[in-house]
Amino acid sequence: MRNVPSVLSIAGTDPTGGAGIHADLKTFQERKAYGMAVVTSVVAQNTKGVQDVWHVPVDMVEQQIRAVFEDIRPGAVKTGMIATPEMIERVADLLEQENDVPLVIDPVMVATSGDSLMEQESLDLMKKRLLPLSAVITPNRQEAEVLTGLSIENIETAEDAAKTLVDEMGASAAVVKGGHLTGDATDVLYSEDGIEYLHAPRTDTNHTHGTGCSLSASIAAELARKNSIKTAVSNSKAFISKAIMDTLEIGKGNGPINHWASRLSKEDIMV
Ligand SMILES: Nc1ncnc2c1ncn2[C@@H]1O[C@H](COP(=O)(O)OP(=O)(O)OP(=O)(O)O)[C@@H](O)[C@H]1O
Ligand SMILES: Cc1ncc(COP(=O)(O)O)c(N)n1
Repeated sequence: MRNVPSVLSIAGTDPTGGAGIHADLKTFQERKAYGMAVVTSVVAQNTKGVQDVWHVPVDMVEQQIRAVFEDIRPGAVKTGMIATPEMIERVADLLEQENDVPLVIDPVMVATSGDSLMEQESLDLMKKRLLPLSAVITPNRQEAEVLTGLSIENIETAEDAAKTLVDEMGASAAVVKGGHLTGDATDVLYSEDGIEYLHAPRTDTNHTHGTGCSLSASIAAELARKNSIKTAVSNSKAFISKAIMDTLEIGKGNGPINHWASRLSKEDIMV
């Protein structure tokens, strides 16, 4: 029997539509997966920064997750902003029971604007409880440094961090993203197949709000479509590179990426 691939994001909001669950749902749609979303925190933010955050009560987060799983069992799950220690514990408790569903963890700590999106005390629980459940974890440079304690200056040290996340910390695979390194936008994937570099030219733009969210959402959609980690990551890298290159110039700050870029030209979009 053929199934529609479905994928669940457990993440925070962005009312301007560029990051968080809004970016995830746009990505799921573009990557041919039926998208679902559990809201963890409501964030008043825009392309210029974060103004305020309200965390959804943990029991309500649990109820949302239960509501999804008892009705439409996702083919993959991605987590984004899970800010508090209590929320990380509860989400880990629930996802631990669903360990046949591949989990993509985007360990969201800080927004592009520099605003913090995770409480300091959450780090240990992220490492101990959530990270070992992941099919793949997708930290950016700073997140990989905080998680591993290593300093990442270049592609070689990014590789060391990816290996540490898998071999010593219990992730099944890791993508250490190179958006915040210099030179080409090269990401490093470490999985059971070894190390792989994902190369893309660096686009000269400040429209990178939500790149990390969208990359991890795309990987989750690809896994829900039963692709391997390697294929999921390389298809997602191609998707995100086009979305960054073909920027829409929306917003007064770090604008969003162009989720349509793989299938529509700007002429199709603009009025
Ligand atoms: N200027 C750029 N040109 C091309 N690719 C980029 C650029 N900036 C980031 N990327 C790519 O976008 C993806 C996200 O990487 P990045 O390191 O920016 O993650 P992030 O910091 O989590 O994202 P975010 O900006 O959403 O917080 C990676 O594949 C990275 O290589
Ligand atoms: C709810 C939420 N989740 C994640 C991010 C990170 O995205 P970015 O670093 O691109 O702003 C964000 N800004 N908001």
